[in-house]
Amino acid sequence: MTQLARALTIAGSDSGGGAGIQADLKTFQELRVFGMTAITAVTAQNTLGVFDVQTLPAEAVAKQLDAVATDIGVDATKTGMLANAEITALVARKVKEHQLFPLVVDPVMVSTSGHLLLDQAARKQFIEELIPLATVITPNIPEAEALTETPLTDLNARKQAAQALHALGAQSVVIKGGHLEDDEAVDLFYDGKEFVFLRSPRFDTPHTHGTGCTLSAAIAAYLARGFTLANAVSQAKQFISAAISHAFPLGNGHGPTNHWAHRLGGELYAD
Ligand SMILES: Nc1ncnc2c1ncn2[C@@H]1O[C@H](COP(=O)(O)OP(=O)(O)O)[C@@H](O)[C@H]1O
Ligand SMILES: Cc1ncc(COP(=O)(O)OP(=O)(O)O)c(N)n1
Repeated sequence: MTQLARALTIAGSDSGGGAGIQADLKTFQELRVFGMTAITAVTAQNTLGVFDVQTLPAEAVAKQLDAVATDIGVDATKTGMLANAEITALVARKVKEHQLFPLVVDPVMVSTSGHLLLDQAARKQFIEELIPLATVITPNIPEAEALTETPLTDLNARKQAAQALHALGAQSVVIKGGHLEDDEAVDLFYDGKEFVFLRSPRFDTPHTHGTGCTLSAAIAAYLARGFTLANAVSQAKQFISAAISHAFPLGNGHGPTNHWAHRLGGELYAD
């Protein structure tokens, strides 16, 4: 029997099921990876916004990480909502202690609805302690702007931001293009040597809740299965493209993506 790949997500819970831990577990399951969790916060959230955040004590996050790492084992890890400086520093420490690599760092800062998901006081720990451990960091445009303190007005600025994040110690960088307004949704991948564009059509839909979570979880799933970094990133882009193209019009706001759409076939949607 082949060994089952195991992936761990360290993130917040989204009661609406579209983002956070819920999106990550759905993605892991779809990509035939055994999913495990360390929950950092419980949000009351739906397609319209975030209504409450209860952050767990760092101690509780540490115990979840110890429990899964010392018994089940981890082939790849992703981080999402880390909530505050204490949890960010703790996660960096536990990643090193348990060697939770490869590590996908999704620098979740603010929800689309504008709710703060990472305290601004956590910036120092995030930059100095977590980014240097990242196999890949996956900021959207506002997150890359916040981390580099530079407005990303054009492609050249995005390339420079990717280089700056790589210089902070991340092995590679994906600057996601979902927030741009081009006809295509183009993400920029940089591995310290070359730039690669990850392209898909831009789907005309408001139902994009959890796209960043799903993309980073898919990268972690493919890395857990042993794909090379470049292949993991490119397959994950196909997975999220399919999920957005068949997104669910659920709720009254930004609905979730469809995690099983990759099964539907077609060039873009290959497994
Ligand atoms: N309307 C869209 N059509 C196609 N792909 C999209 C669309 N919106 C976002 N994406 C893709 O979804 C992924 C997440 O991007 P983005 O929305 O920038 O991240 P976040 O959810 O973290 O804000 C990226 O691969 C991006 O290109
Ligand atoms: C609990 C939780 N984690 C992360 C997010 C952000 O999700 P993301 O995919 O980055 O983007 P939006 O869905 O906010 O566009 C979240 N909302 N909740």
